[in-house]
Amino acid sequence: ADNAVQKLDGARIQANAATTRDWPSYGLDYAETRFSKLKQIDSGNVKRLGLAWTYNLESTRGVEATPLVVDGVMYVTASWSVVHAVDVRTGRRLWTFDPQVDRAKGYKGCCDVVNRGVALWKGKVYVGAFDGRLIALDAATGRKVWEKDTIADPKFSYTITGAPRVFKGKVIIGNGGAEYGARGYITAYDAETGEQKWRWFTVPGDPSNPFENEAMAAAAKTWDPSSRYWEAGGGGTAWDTLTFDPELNLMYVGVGNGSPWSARKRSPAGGDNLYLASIVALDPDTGTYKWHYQETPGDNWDYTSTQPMILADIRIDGKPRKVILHAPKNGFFFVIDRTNGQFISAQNFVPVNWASGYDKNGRPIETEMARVKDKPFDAIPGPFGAHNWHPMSYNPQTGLVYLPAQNVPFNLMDDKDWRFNGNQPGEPMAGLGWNTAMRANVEAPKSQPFGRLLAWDPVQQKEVWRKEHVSPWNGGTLTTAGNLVFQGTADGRFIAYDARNGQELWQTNVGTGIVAAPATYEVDGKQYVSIAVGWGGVYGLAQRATNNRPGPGTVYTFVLDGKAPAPAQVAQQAQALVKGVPYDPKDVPAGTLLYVNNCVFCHGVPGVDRGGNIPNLGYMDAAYIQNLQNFVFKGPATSRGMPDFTGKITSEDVDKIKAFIQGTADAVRPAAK
Ligand SMILES: O=C(O)c1cc(C(=O)O)c2c(n1)C(=O)C(=O)c1cc(C(=O)O)[nH]c1-2
Ligand SMILES: [Ca+2]
Repeated sequence: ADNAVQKLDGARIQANAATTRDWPSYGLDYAETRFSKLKQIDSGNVKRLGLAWTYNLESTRGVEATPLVVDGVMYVTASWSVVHAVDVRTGRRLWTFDPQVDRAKGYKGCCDVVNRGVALWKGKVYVGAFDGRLIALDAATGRKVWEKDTIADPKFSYTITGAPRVFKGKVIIGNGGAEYGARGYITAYDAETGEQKWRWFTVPGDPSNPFENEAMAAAAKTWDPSSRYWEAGGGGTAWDTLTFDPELNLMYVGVGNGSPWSARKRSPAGGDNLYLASIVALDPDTGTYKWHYQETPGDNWDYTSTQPMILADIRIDGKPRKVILHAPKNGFFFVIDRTNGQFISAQNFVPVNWASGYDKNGRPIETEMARVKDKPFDAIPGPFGAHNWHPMSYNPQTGLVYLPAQNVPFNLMDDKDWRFNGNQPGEPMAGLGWNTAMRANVEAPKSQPFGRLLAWDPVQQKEVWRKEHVSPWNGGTLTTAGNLVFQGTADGRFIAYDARNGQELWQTNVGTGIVAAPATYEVDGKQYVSIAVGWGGVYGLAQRATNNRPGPGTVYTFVLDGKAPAPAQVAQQAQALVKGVPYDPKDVPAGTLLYVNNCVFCHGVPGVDRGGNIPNLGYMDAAYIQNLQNFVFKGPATSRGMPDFTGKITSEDVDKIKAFIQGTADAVRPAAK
């Protein structure tokens, strides 16, 4: 069939970077700048932006995908890794592909059943399915060409949420799972046949077996084997960022957090625990280690370095440098030499309390509270990160990076009693396989939540302007040669700013929270801007901004003077605290522990959190809570991602959980009225 993806290869992707007419890969180009050279839409006329069309993704969970567009065809994913191909000229569906992920396995991923998008190469569309399969589709028809199970060891809870990348004819994908116990790795497959070409683990395995390579032997020296760290996998899942520099023939991997989170439990004698929370450069042909820079040695706070990186060429102290720009969860903005991994600079972009800065050698100067023993402490940033997966963008015209920054208050404490898969009372989500070795919010965190858009100067390492949003968890950014920055917000607005000074130039309300990043492209001489809307991701499970209800995932596409009608917005429902469920107050303490073990990160705290895509049980009808066992055991919500708790907890446990829900609602009622 006639389809322009047929001709898409490395040369085309690089040639497109000169015009940016298409958006052929996740971050637009290999450098993932998300800077478009298109300027038909600019700071002067952006107020004329209107709807060209909307497209219903028919999903009710988080939408995190950046739409890819080649020659007028859009390829975008919704929750549950469902792929849609859309005709950009009309907004009409060309095909969809649902990999049929078992909905009852939603709990195998920490952070919502999301997918950040596809990769395109020589006539194929590649999607990583939530259950760990990498699938190649025919770009013209959506029919499956091949499928590979990427899971190295089924005893761990591996998932895929990230967008694959194709470098030099190889499709590369990592996995999630480090909140459960997992050993991170990325795998390269032949794009044409699906044959596995190489796999690179990010952390060492059992040292009584031969190490896979020299990099693993070197890394093992930075781990304390007395913990038998390999049993819980060690962590380091590479679940999001991958970039490629064709000139240097290097690819870069952002490596995730430790598993378990607690450094004391993972590696009792200390150590940096390579290559956790690092950027690692590999040879894309062979997967051979080239260099690394570790941003958070001995990670103890879920400080992943998987946040999207950008490759840029900038002048520092008058000299041109090839750098990586990176703002990981830990709250520092890094500039790293991408030829050799040398540290150039780091500066905190939000308030942080775990380190006071970085020394000349690129090591953090940790504060006293960073590794407090036997006491709860506010981790600032917390595990939600000062910046999460929401892509940032870099505009070479302004020299600024547009960064979605945030604080989500969180309190941590070492779990002295933790054992791998021990599932002891009060261990967060341990009933569903989590292994953090940290207690969560034993004490109420004291920091204040915020979400903001930062314009950051990576040369001066300073903020140039900022926009405060109403809550954390706002969308990724796009910047253009028209001096624009686009960003969606948690409260459901899509906004254009002047890239130079942050002046707000245009906004529209889409009725549901935005977490994904926009894309822009040109078709038939017209510049379009598209954003896939759909509240969700880890914060969106149990939380939302004030004024919106989750609506169906939808792609909004804008053009100058567009006049298409907006879809109806989902009406907000009033929430009333649950009332009158009979319970024995003596059951509340045990119910609290069970709730923390099995429910809390998805449903939130009853009557305290608002509820996100997953309902807050403090605001349900009494009949629902009264009959909770009907939902917990083989209930109807298993088709929407709720686990079946049969065999995991008992009906007496459910009674205790009911006591906690009604007891908590009763306790907050006087304040909430
Ligand atoms: O350690 C991991 O393996 C892992 C995986 C994922 C994921 O795959 O989505 C997330 C995280 N960690 C994580 O720490 C995190 O904050 C997070 C947010 C999200 C999201 O999509 O909203 N995913 C993930
Ligand atoms: Ca993580």
